[in-house]
This record gives sequence, C-alpha cells and structure tokens, in this order.
Amino acid sequence: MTTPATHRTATGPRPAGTPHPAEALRLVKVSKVYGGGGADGNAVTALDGVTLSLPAGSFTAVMGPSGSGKSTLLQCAAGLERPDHGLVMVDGAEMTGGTEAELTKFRRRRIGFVFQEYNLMPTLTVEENTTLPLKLAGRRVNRARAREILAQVGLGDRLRHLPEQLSGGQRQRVAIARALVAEPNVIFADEPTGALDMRSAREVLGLLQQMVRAFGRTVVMVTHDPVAASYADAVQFLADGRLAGALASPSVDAVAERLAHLGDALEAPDRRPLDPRPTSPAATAPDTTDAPAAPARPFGA
Ligand SMILES: Nc1ncnc2c1ncn2[C@@H]1O[C@H](COP(=O)(O)OP(=O)(O)OP(=O)(O)O)[C@@H](O)[C@H]1O
Repeated sequence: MTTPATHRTATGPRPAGTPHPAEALRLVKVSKVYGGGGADGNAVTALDGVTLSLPAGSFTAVMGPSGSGKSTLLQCAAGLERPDHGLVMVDGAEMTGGTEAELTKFRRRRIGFVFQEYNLMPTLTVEENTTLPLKLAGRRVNRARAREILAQVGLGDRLRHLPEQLSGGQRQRVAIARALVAEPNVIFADEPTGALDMRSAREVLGLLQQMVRAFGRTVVMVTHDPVAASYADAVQFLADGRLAGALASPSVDAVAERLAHLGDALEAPDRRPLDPRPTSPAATAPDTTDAPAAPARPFGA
C-alpha cells in the first residue's frame, strides 16, 4: 500500500486562521422509535435519549449487542435518519430540522460514509465511483485531487478498473476514497470491515486510523469486532438504545470483556415502554475529549 501523503491539501490540516471546531459531533437526548407509534404495541425504541460529544480528530468505535441501536445511532448522527427527538450537531452546525433537500446538502458537504457492502456502482470505474458524490452534488470534479486520494488509499494504479475487478479490501478502499473526495470532516463507517478477511480489514482500519491521525478527520465506526474497535481512540458502548459507558485506548481484551458484561446486564426486550426515563449519569455523554490516543500502529498493520 502506498505511503500516505502527509502534506497540505484539503485532506490535511486546515489552513491557519480556520480553527478546527473542538467538537465534531454532538448528540443531545436523541431518541428514535420505529413503527407503531405506541398504539399497536409494535413500537421499538431504537435510541433512548442518547447524549454524546465527540472531539474533532478522534476515532470512535460504537459497540453493543445486536439490536442495541448502533446502526440507528450512526444513521441519526449522519443525517440518514431523522431522530424523533433531540439535537444532532456536526462540525458545530445543527443538522436536525430543515427540509430533505437541506439535509441532503448538509450531508454532502460535511459527512462521508463507508458501508459494509461498499455500495459502489458496478458499471463505473474506480475513478468514476470516487468522483460520483461531487457530480451528484453538482460540484466541480477535480480529477487530480481524486487521483491523489486514490493514490493515498493505495489504488493509484487501478483508476480504470471496475469494482468487479477488485478484491473486497480494494473495493472498501474505493469507498473510503469516495467518502473523502468531498473533504468531509466527519466520516461514519458502519461495519466497514464486516465483509473483509483479516488482512484487508487491517488495511482498511489502518486507513481509517490514518485519516484521523495524519489528516485530522473524525471517524465514527460501528463494529462488532473487538480487534477493529482496538484501532479506535475510544469505544462507546450501547445497550438497549442507551449509552452504557466508554473505554479509552481500548485493547482487544478490554473491549471483549466489557462487551461480555454488557450482554450479561441486558434485559434484552426490544419492545420497551415509550415513556422517557431519566438518564443515569453513567449513561450520559462520557466525554472522551481527554481520552488518550491509542498507541499508533504502523500503517496498514
Ligand atoms: N426500519 C426499522 N423499522 C423497525 N425497527 C427497526 C428499524 N431499524 C431498526 N429497527 C429496530 O431498532 C432496534 C435497533 O436496531 P439497530 O439496527 O440500530 O441495532 P444494531 O445495534 O445496529 O444491531 P445489529 O448489531 O444487529 O446490526 C432493533 O430492535 C431493530 O429491530
């Protein structure tokens, strides 16, 4: 894989005079209920008053048992779902409220996504897939910049290839390049290594880590895998739609142990009362601002 470029460009540190907002993501009492509206008893409280603050330039893993609300949290934080209640701020700007068109514009400008299944267009080349978000947003396509990003993710020699000609890890690296092309400050990744073998997963995790360490991006990643989570600076645990603690500088063993205890503690009903309950101190916004960074791994290790 190519050695990352550590110089300038919009992927690098912001120019002097444009201070990085200290907070990349803020959720205040975010709740999301699916279905039913309570009347038919089928309502599912996926998120239950989640309050969370993530500093700019941090790499956070979100973990928890199946059905605990991880994907819903990511979708609400990324503006792909609208919360029923609460406030979401990205990069210091409020995202909640506004029309669909405004939300789409907000997302395109400030947020990058990486999904487990890559979501590449099969008929477009690597380069075309990478520049697609700019075209969709009606923005000028800077091919040189796209190629530079593709070189950074190790695909500089695959520009004209189609997704079917790439391995899973390479496809995910195209997805990362595509997420970066609009120069977002916050990148959300939902199980980005879920479909990859261990080696490819490590490459992708190394890349995400590099986006944070070398280029000051903020990455929020949902994962089931304690090894993947150990690449993050901190892990936020979810249980039953609520935050259930955080772990700074997570080791694989510490994450696995915490997860096991979360499972023990879970009552596991996925139909819960809709009345808002007071949030306990342990479940509110563990502030990871002062969390020490995890020890740096060699790139792609
Ligand atoms: N579109 C939907 N309609 C109805 N219920 C939903 C919907 N999406 C999620 N849910 C429910 O909300 C709860 C949280 O789901 P979510 O997908 O966020 O959990 P998760 O922690 O990401 O789970 P997993 O690890 O299995 O992917 C679950 O009970 C799920 O069944």
